[in-house]
Amino acid sequence: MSREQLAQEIIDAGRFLYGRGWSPATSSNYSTRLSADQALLTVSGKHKGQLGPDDVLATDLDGNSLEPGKKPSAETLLHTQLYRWKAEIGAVLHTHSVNATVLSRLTPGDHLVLEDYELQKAFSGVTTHQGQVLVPIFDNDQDIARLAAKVQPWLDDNPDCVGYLIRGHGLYTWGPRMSDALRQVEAFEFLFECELKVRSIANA
Ligand SMILES: CSCCC(=O)C(=O)COP(=O)(O)O
Ligand SMILES: [Zn+2]
Repeated sequence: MSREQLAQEIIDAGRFLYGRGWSPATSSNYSTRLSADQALLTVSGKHKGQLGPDDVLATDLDGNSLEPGKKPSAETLLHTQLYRWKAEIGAVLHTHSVNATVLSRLTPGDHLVLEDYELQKAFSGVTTHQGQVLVPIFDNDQDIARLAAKVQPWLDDNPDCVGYLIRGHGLYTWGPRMSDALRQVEAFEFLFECELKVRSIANA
């Protein structure tokens, strides 16, 4: 796919995710793999429902901008570490939904368990509702290099990981193509809402 097409995928993802209320205002960041050793990422601080072709830039997989004058997302390292982790990852989405934010704050400990939901099968590699999908929750940190260093051991120990939460902040998920990453955002959002409803009824 050309850079223009990959940029359009990011623009379209932003319109969709903003429209669903999962990427309000200037929150969130998105990327696609540009080549074996480069990513195309959103420029920092842009409204994600109003992205245009100039609102993306290329970086290397150490997170360095390859386009002077454009400021890469503050969370670039969280994207590039995923492209370095697995060669088959082609798109990464980070969103800031209300449900991801609230559920990550309500869940004590370092992970959330999703189990007995048919929709778990929307995640890559999951074929039954009977297993558990473990979603790690990392405490938020303004130092993204330090946060990435906490994420890396989990990825290395959990090669089937399909996404993670940052507490009080949002979701990261990914896939071979943008359509896969978008499907996983939708699945997570459905499951987060179910979890919050189940918990509120159980605690009533
Ligand atoms: C306004 S939300 C705070 C920053 C953030 O968490 C985010 O996802 C957007 O940061 P970026 O630098 O990619 O615009
Ligand atoms: Zn964020």
